[in-house]
Amino acid sequence: MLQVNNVTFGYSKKKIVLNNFNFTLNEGEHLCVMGESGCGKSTLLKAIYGLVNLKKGEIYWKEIRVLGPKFHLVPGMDFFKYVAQDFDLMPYTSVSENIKKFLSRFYPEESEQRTQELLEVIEMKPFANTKVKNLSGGQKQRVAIARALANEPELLLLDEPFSQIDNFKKNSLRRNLFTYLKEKNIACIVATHDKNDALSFADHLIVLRNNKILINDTPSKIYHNPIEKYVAALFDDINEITIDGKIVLLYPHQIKIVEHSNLSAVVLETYFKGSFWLIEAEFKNQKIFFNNSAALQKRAAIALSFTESL
Ligand SMILES: Nc1ncnc2c1ncn2[C@@H]1O[C@H](COP(=O)(O)OP(=O)(O)OP(=O)(O)O)[C@@H](O)[C@H]1O
Repeated sequence: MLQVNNVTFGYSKKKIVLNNFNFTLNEGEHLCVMGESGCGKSTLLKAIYGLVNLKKGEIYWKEIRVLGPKFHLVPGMDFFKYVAQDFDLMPYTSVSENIKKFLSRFYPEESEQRTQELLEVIEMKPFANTKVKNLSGGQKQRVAIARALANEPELLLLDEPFSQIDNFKKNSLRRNLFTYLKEKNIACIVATHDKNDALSFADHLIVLRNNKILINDTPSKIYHNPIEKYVAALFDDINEITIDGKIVLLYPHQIKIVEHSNLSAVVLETYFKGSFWLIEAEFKNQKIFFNNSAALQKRAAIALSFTESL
C-alpha cells in the first residue's frame, strides 16, 4: 500500500506546492489526480517517486520509506516507474531497443517476448525498428509508457500520459494500458486534465486546488455530487443556476427543451458536437449551455426543464 502522510513540500521557502497531503492507495489500484494548471499534480508525482526532499511528512510503499535525492545517489525508487512529460528516451536507437534497455540481456528470448507484448499494448509493432528520433510526439509518449512497463513496476506514475496522442488512438491505448495494468496488478497514479482518464479507468480520484487536496473519492461520486463548480468543470461545461433562491450546478445534459414551462430562454449560439448540438442560451440574464439533438435558430424563444438528478 502507498501511504502519503502529512506531506508538505515547496520548491522555495516562501511558496508551498503540496500542503499537508494525506491519502493511501492499495496495490493494483488506479488513482487519478486532477485540478487546474499549477495546483501541484506533477509535483505530487515527483514527491512520490522520490525526486524532491519533503519539507514535512513521509511517504511509504508497503514498509519502505520513500526518500528524496538527499538520501539517494540516483533519485527515484526502484519498484516505481515515472513517465514525465519529457519522456527521456534514447533518440538514436530503435523503439525495440528503447524498451529492451530495461530488460535483462541474460534472457534474450524472454526479453524479446516481453518487448513484443509491450509493443502490442502501445500499438507500435510496425515501428519496432524505427529510430525514436523519427517518431511523432505521441508515438514517443507511447514508447515511454512501454519502457516504464518493461520491468513490471509495482507502482506506475504517469504525468499527462496521453496528452500528445490523437483521439482515435487515445481511446484504444487507454483501454489497452489500463486493462494491462489491472491484469498485472500494477498500481497507477495518473496526473491528468482529461476526464476520460478518470471516469472510466480510475478507482479513486483526487481533486487538487490551491495546493491542497480538495476531495478524494470515487470518480462517480465526485461526478454525481460535485461539491462546487470548480470540481464539476473538470468534467464538462457546467451551469451554475439559481432556482428558488438555491444555487444548483447542472451539466448540459441535465437541461432539456420542453414545449411549455415557466423557464424561458433565448438561443444565442449553436455548436455542432457530432452526436448532439451544444446550445448556448440566455436564461434570466445569465448564459447557460445545454445539449440538444438538433440545431436551433439564433434568438429563438425556448422553454426549458431542469433535471437535478443525473
Ligand atoms: N522545478 C520547479 N522549481 C520551482 N517551482 C516549480 C518547479 N516545478 C513546478 N514549480 C511550481 O510549482 C507549482 C506546481 O507545479 P506543477 O507542475 O506541480 O503543477 P501541475 O498541477 O502539474 O500543472 P500543469 O497542469 O500545468 O502541468 C507551480 O506554481 C509551478 O510554477
